[in-house]
Parts: sequence; C-alpha cells; structure tokens
Amino acid sequence: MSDEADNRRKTYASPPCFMHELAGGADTSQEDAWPEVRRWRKATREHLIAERLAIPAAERTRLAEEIAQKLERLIGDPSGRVVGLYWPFRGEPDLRPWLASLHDRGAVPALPVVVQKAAPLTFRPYRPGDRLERGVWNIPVPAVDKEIMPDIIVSPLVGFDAANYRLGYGGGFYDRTIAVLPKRPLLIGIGYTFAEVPTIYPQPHDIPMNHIVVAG
Ligand SMILES: Nc1nc2c(c(=O)[nH]1)N(C=O)[C@@H](CNc1ccc(C(=O)N[C@@H](CCC(=O)O)C(=O)O)cc1)CN2
Ligand SMILES: Nc1ncnc2c1ncn2[C@@H]1O[C@H](COP(=O)(O)OP(=O)(O)OP(=O)(O)O)[C@@H](O)[C@H]1O
Repeated sequence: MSDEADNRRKTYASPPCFMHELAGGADTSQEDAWPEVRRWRKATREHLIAERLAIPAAERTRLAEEIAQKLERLIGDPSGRVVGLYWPFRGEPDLRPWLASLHDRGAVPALPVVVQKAAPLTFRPYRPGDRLERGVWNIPVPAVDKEIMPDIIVSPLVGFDAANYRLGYGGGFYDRTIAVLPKRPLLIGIGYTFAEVPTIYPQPHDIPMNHIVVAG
C-alpha cells in the first residue's frame, strides 16, 4: 500500500480485524465476515459524514459545480434521458442547479422515493418548481403519483473505493433498486475526493458503479 493510502486509511476507522490475518485481498464475501464489515462500515460512515459536514458552505457549492461540470462531460447530450438525481441532505453536493439545466435541455429529471425500509426505491419525475411532499424520514419527494425508470442514476455516496464500489447510508436502497430494475441504468456515484477508502470490503449484494465522479 502506498504511504498516502496508508495515511488515508489511518484517518478513518480501523479496518475489520480479520484483514490482518488474511494476506493480500481478503475474501470478505464469506458470510461470517459480514458482521465485522458492517461494524467497519458504520464507523467509517460516521467519520466521513462528519468530515463532509465540516466543509464550509461556499466550498461545498464550488465542489458541487465542479462535479456538475464533470457529469456534463461524462453524459453528453442529456436530451430525452431520464436522470435519477436526489434532494440533498447531510452535506451532500447540491446538484439542483444542474438538475434545472438538464430539464432546460430536454432531459427528464427524477427523484428517489423511499417506499418502505428494506425495499427498492422508486423514482418520480421532478421539474424545478414542482410541488414536493414529505416522504419517509421527511425526505422531500415529488407530490405526483407517477413512477419512471431512470436511464442514468446519479447517487450520492458517503465513501467509495478504487473498484468503483460505493458506500451509502447503510439502508441498502440503491443496491436493492438496481437489483430489481429490468434494465441496468448507467450508474454514477458522486461525492468528495476525501471519501476514498482503500476498499469498502464489497459483499455479494454490492453493485459497483460504472463511474465515480468526485471533486475536492
Ligand atoms: N439525498 C438523498 N436522498 C436519498 C438517498 C440518499 O442517499 N441521498 N437515499 C439513498 O439510499 C434514499 C434514502 N436513504 C436513507 C437511508 C438512511 C437514512 C437514515 O436516516 N437512516 C437512519 C437510521 C434509520 C433507521 O434505521 O431507523 C440513520 O442513518 O441514522 C435516510 C435516508 C433515497 N433518498
Ligand atoms: N439486493 C439486495 N437484496 C437484499 N438485501 C440487500 C440488497 N442490497 C443490499 N441489501 C442489504 O442492505 C443492507 C445495507 O447494505 P449496505 O451496507 O451495502 O448499504 P449502502 O450501500 O451503504 O446503502 P444505500 O444503498 O442505501 O446507499 C445490508 O444488510 C444488505 O444485506
């Protein structure tokens, strides 16, 4: 491991202890590794979310603009495409200005809806100014009873690794959603550069992103 990666790792939670016993790439797909991995993920999420919340608002805005520019280059002409975005919370990059610009150029932005815990998300179309209502955990969701399938899912991440695995809030929502979609959308995880960890100890349910886009 490089010094830099080693330092970064020390900044966050300790790795699961079995990692010291297994040489090289540990096989953490075994079932008995999961409790350990889950504890490591919980501690790592807490560190990373705290670090994210400490970014000053003006800096966060600048980083969100940088992410939007990179997304723009990545996806090209958005016209006619359904793009799953999100209503930001807990220091996530605010991509709502980009959402508005996608809409202006003929894309169909959509926001995720938690139907219930431990179940896939659905997506509802959302145009800037549309009425929102409070969903599960008070997350604002479009107040329209219409479901659409995204062609592209832009999902906020808490952490990520070099193999494009994404660490979310731990609800398993995005993984469950992607697993049941009839057609795999383009998956883009977005976040801040400091959120990279050497590995998230991917499990059988974890689905890697096609791209990770970060700034910072
Ligand atoms: N902006 C945004 N919207 C999103 C997501 C996201 O990551 N970001 N989601 C992506 O999945 C879904 C919501 N996921 C969530 C997952 C956990 C919690 C949460 O507050 N969990 C509590 C524990 C709740 C419990 O188990 O009772 C916590 O972490 O303290 C909230 C939203 C859909 N909407
Ligand atoms: N396709 C699936 N089917 C059943 N359970 C799943 C599936 N995907 C994830 N889970 C479960 O969801 C829980 C949380 O998973 P994980 O730690 O990967 O969440 P996360 O990726 O951080 O969260 P999110 O996707 O909401 O951002 C785990 O217990 C996992 O087993």
